[in-house]
Amino acid sequence: MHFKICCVGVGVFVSDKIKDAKIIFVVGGPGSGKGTQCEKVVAKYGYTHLSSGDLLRAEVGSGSERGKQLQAIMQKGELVPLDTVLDMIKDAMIAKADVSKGFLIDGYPREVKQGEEFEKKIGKPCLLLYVDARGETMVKRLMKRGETSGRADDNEETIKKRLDLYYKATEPVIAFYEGRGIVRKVDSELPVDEVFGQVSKAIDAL
Ligand SMILES: Nc1ccn([C@H]2C[C@H](O)[C@@H](COP(=O)(O)OP(=O)(O)OP(=O)(O)O)O2)c(=O)n1
Ligand SMILES: Nc1nc2c(ncn2[C@@H]2O[C@H](COP(=O)(O)OP(=O)(O)O)[C@@H](O)[C@H]2O)c(=O)[nH]1
Ligand SMILES: [Mg+2]
Repeated sequence: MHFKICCVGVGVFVSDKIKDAKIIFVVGGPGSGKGTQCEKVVAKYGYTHLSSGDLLRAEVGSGSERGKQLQAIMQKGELVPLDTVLDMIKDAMIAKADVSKGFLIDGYPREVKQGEEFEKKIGKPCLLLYVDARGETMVKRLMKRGETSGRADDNEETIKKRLDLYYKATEPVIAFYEGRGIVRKVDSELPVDEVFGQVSKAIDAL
């Protein structure tokens, strides 16, 4: 019995460390400019930037068995298992909990159920930054980025699949959180600094 209480205790302690943290979801299509805006938020507000894609790519880079499975999924532009990416984000948040001013969760949730699971296991977001760009703009940017990114998924065929998946699975996330009144849309067709002006306004209003 003691052991069970202890486990429950640890579980509660862990989630308490991040339950009250300020959490901003950064959602937008592939190549919309999420990463670019997150870097500017980190520089100005000191938030902790957790890119779900980067966390996954780090696991792939580790050469682990799990990394090999993730690589196979990601290079097809498909979604990895929910628990895998959620546990990685949670571990990364806990590791920074004592020093973080708040968390920018970049590229997550990608489906409504990912958002619901996040809220069950970690906490509620106070803002969803919706980085909005046209499809052709995203393709153009990613093809350009693909010249130097070395990413297995920055190629025309996979970009198209990622875009399709974004419209099918991720746009409903925006509608879900619009229902909560916490979505702020930024027009990522504009020059980077003007986009960041809109991002700053949304964060300053928190
Ligand atoms: N919650 C998540 C986040 C990422 N991925 C997978 C599918 C993505 O195509 C890949 C890379 O994620 P990124 O967020 O890095 O890539 P994006 O598609 O968002 O584009 P970008 O890097 O341009 O932001 O990882 C996933 O399955 N589930
Ligand atoms: N012209 C232009 N390019 C941008 C803008 N934001 C990002 N990019 C470029 O588009 C590519 C994708 O940006 P990134 O931040 O990685 O987008 P993400 O895929 O949503 O994380 C990168 O090569 C950026 O340099 C923007 O506002 N204007
Ligand atoms: Mg990115």
